[in-house]
Formats: sequence, structure tokens, C-alpha cells
Amino acid sequence: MAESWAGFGSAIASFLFLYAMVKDHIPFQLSDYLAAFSRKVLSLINPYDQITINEYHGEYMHRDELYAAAQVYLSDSCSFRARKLKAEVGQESDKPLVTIDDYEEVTDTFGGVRIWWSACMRLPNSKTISFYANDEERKYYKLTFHKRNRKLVEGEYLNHILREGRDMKIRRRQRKLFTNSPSQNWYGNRSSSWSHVAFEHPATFETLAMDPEKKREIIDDLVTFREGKEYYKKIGKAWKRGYLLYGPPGTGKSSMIAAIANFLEYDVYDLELTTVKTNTELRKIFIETTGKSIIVIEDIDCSVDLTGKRKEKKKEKNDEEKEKKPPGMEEQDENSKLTLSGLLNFIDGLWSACGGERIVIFTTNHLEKLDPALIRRGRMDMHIEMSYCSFEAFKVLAKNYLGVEKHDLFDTIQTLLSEVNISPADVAEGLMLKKSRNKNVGACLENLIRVIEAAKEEAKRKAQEELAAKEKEKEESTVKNI
Ligand SMILES: Nc1ncnc2c1ncn2[C@@H]1O[C@H](COP(=O)(O)OP(=O)(O)OP(=O)(O)O)[C@@H](O)[C@H]1O
Ligand SMILES: [Mg+2]
Repeated sequence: MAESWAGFGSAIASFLFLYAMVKDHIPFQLSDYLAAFSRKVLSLINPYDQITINEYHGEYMHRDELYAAAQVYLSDSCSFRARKLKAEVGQESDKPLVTIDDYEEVTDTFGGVRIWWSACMRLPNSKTISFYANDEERKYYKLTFHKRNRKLVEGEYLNHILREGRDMKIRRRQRKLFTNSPSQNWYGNRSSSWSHVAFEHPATFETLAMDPEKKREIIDDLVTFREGKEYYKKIGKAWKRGYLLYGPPGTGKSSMIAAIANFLEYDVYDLELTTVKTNTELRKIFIETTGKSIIVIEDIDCSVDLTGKRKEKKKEKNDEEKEKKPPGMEEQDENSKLTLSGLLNFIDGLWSACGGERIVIFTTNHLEKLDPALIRRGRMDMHIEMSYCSFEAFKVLAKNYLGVEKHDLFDTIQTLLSEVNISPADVAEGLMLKKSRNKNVGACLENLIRVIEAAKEEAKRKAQEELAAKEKEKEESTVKNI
């Protein structure tokens, strides 16, 4: 048996040697035939298969998604095994991508199977000048693997590359802060209802001053949501979650949104409802958002007339207007407005399920002004109260702003904070102003004590004024009654 293999091997070697010698002297038809024949013979003895992934494909030279995913995948998972690397900065990220260089080879292991990757380049045959820059050279990856693993590589492995590569791309991307443009600016074929800038807010959960237990609860909820794709599918619910942040001004609602975006690494769509005129516009705006994003409506109570009370007022006004309109026009007008039901549809109608992995956040200073339908559980799954600065919250601010975890003046501050309502924004300001001029921690804390005492005096004065006003009102009504 060994002898026959040796004989076969030497026959092939002789054939290849002879072929190389006479190759240039044989007619091209015969040369093509011999090349095809030798490929056939080689495939009989070669146990390895190959898959090519081209960078560009199709008539219009679209960049192949699998190639792009593989490029990022190789940069992250396999590039440490390569000796020749290249670094480049793409359009979607400002971080350099270090990946394997052209003609370099690396190996990867998946489910115990070895796969060889090589970065190849096909040089152009023709010498004509092409319209497309990419016609000059065609890059591609070549995957080589054992025949017996073909099913695994074609199915699971390529899907794994696509999934992992996409995820890595999302993690690497420059995150964006979008804002909706008024509908009169939506023109042209490629019109978009959103414009964006880079999202660079530095707030994180570490810098957010609030009750530690509440913070833990929110983080756990976010993690459960992020990892809940299969769970949401199983229970038949769209993969999205609503948070309602409420509380007085300066208590960290906007900072919390930034911290959530930074924690989940999502984009932020800041929806300005006052520029949205109709339900149809709202739907278009929604469809143009992507997954892994947070859709924010700040100060929802001030954004648009959505409360039951205001609706009634509006209805009366509309009745008057309707009288003046020609028949048939009233209904059309009603449909073309942004309504509460349009907004409810936006949050949890059929459209809300497209894309998945979205968080909707409303903020308000006046919870009582909101229509209960808008914030019922299921729409706004978690109601988070952002409250005045507690001692626990102060300790976070002191650590952030002054870098201290304890100080002799902390006891005085604790007592003062329990006596007065002061927002974390005011406490932060008290710590910061002084810090910029004087680096002394004690002086900063003393300044804060003065700020809190002033707030306490102010609160006392206001309470007295209110009391006096009430008493005056009472007196006046008694006089009237007499
Ligand atoms: N809980 C907090 N933790 C850390 N910093 C805070 C907190 N609350 C407020 N701040 C500081 O105060 C500033 C204003 O806070 P922020 O804009 O988040 O308040 P807000 O609740 O959104 O107020 P508004 O209701 O007026 O929109 C922030 O830039 C931040 O520096
Ligand atoms: Mg805010």
C-alpha cells in the first residue's frame, strides 16, 4: 500500500515538473484543459476545501458585509497570532482598527475545528483605467478547512463570524446623539428626519449621585434587558423597555440618560416632540431609528398637549373651528395632528417592534400632569424617582469632585441635608465653584455648608411667605362672607 502511494506521488511530481517545462510551448486550449485536469487530480488527494470572501461584490461594487465583519473579527480574535498587521481608521469609528495585513495568514479554532485564514489580493488583469478605485485591486479572505468540517464552517462558523463581527463593529463605533429635524427640512431622496453629532457625554453610573441600592436595581434591570433577546422572543414581547424619570430640576434625570447610554453603549435619539406635527411624521421618525438605541423625550409634560384636561379644552376650541370648515375637512384635520394615541402607538404599537433593542425614556418635573395611559406599567416599565440630594448621594459627589470619602465636616453636612431639600446640581455647584479657585478640601466643604444654609434660609422664608399668603386669603374670604 505504502509503495503504491509512493509511486502515485512520484508520478504526480513528474507530471507537474514536465508541465512546468512545456507550459509556455503548448496551445492555450490544451493548456486550459491540462490546468482543469490537474485541479481535478489535486482535489482527489487534497483533503482541504476553501471559501473566498470578496471585499466588493455586485454590479455597483457594494462592500460585502461578511468581509467587513471578518475584518473586525480577525482584528479582535486572531490578530495577536499574526506577525504582519495593518492599522486603519474607517468612517464609522475614530479608533484605529489593527487587523492582519495583506498576504498574512492566521489560524482560528471553532468548536475544536481549525480554520486557516489568509488575506489575499487579486491584481487587475486589464491595464484600462477604471471608474471605480476599487477595481485596481480586489482584496479577499480565503478560508481553508478540512473537508469533513465543511458543514460546520458553511453554517455555524460563518454565522458566528457575521454575528461577532457586527457586535464588535457596534462596540467600536463612534456613538451618536441624534435630534429630529422639522419636517419642512426633509427634502431630497436621501432625506432623513434625524441629524446627529458624536455622543460624548461623560456621565456614568459611578459619577451619578443617588441611593446606591436604587442605582444597583437600575443597573440590574438594564443588564437583564440587554441580555434578554431570547427571553423577549419567548414571551412574545417586543424587545424594548420604557423608563420614566421624574423629579425636581437638577436631580440628575438627563445625567441618568447619559449614564444609561454609556453603560449600554447605545446611541441616543433626543426626540423634540414640539417639532412633530402629525402622527404620520412621528411614525416616520420612529422607523428611521436603529436598534441599540435610546429614544428620549425630555420634559414630556411640556412637549405637547397630551393631558386629558388639555384635550378637553382643545376639543371645545376645535368644535368652534369645525363650524367654520367645509364638510369632510374636520376629520382630515383631526387625523393630521399629533395625538396622545399616536404617541401611545409610537411606544407600543405594531411599529414599535421593528428593529428591536430599544429603550424609551421620558423625563418630567411634574408626574401628576401626565396622562395615566402614557405611563402605565408595560409602557413605562420602570418609574424612577430622582430626588433631592441625600447624604449617600453627597458622598458620591464629594468623591467625584474632591476625591475624598470622609472628612470631619461630613457629619455637619449630613445633618444639614436631612433638614433641607437641595438638588444634587446645587450641591455639585457648591463643591465645584470653590474647587476651581482653591484646592483646599476643607474650604470647599465649608463653602458647601454655606450654600446649604442659604438654601435652608430661603426655604424658611418661602414657607413663611406662603403661610402669610394663605392667612391673608383666609381673612379676605371671612371678610367677604360677613
Ligand atoms: N444625581 C446627580 N449625580 C451627579 N451629578 C448630578 C446629579 N444631579 C445633577 N447633577 C449635576 O447637575 C447638572 C444638572 O443635572 P441634570 O441636567 O442631569 O438634571 P435634570 O434632572 O435633568 O434637570 P432638569 O429637570 O432641569 O432637566 C449635571 O450636569 C450634573 O453635573
Ligand atoms: Mg434634564
